Amino acid sequence: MKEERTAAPTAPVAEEVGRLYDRMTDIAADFLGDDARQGYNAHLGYWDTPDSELAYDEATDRLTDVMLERLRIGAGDRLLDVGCGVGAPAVRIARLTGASVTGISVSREQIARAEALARETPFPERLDFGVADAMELPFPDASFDAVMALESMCHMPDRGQVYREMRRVLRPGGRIVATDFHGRSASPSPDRLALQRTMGSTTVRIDDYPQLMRTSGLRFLELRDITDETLPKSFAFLAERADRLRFEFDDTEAACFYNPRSVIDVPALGYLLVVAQRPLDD
Ligand SMILES: C[S@@+](CC[C@H](N)C(=O)[O-])C[C@H]1O[C@@H](n2cnc3c(N)ncnc32)[C@H](O)[C@@H]1O
Repeated sequence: MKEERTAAPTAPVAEEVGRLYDRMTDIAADFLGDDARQGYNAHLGYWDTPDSELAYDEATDRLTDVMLERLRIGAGDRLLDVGCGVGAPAVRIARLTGASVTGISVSREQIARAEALARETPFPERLDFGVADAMELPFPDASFDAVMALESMCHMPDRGQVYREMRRVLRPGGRIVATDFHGRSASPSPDRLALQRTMGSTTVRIDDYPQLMRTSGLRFLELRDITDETLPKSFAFLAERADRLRFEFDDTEAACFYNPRSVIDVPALGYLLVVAQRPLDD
């Protein structure tokens, strides 16, 4: 990754998303509070059962672990984290497995934070972060044992292109585990359209996912609708925190992100988990 570290993201959409996350990096840390100063998960929480009493930060780690359970990696393996945020999921997985993790993001601010987080671990040599665009991954063919994309696919201008790139850099037999947003209503609400415009985010139809995997040359293994385990409690937490802190958003795009009550039409939005594999004979 070393020489790619300074490479600028190429596609205009990626640049916009990168700039948004640059602005969001400190705002998100302030919003999430003292525990987030070092590093934080920039993804939703996962509660296994409706009566689970996990706190929000525990539930976001739980979602990382739900991904990890499916990655099938261990000590010495190489994992690529596509859209790595400030590196918290990568650090957690490296700690729990002994694997080496490379994380990429289109936000320079996020990568600077991720690198600082890596330096504070006892295993910095197993962590590598860099600015890169998932549409054109700057890695040789078959250079990873597994690839994950935790809540980043919604920003990709072309999901098929990104999955094909993931397949290329994955060794035959290696797994891809991703989460993604799916639309549950035929006509998106104006609020959700606003989110899509400002965040460069799109949703897919969950029923289209198996075909998306197959046309990307992947063996489709698992698709789960995890809306109920994630969205209601996550959005309730974020909206409640925004209310309680009377958080002053002077950046409307950031407000879209951390004040979901104002923007997201919850019943229309779904969240999914998908697992695929590069065929062994590929
Ligand atoms: C919601 S955050 C999730 C971050 C991280 N996976 C986590 O769970 O903490 C979305 C991430 O996707 C990244 N991203 C968006 N578009 C990207 C692209 N084209 N290439 C690489 N990363 C991208 C953003 O920079 C950000 O890091």
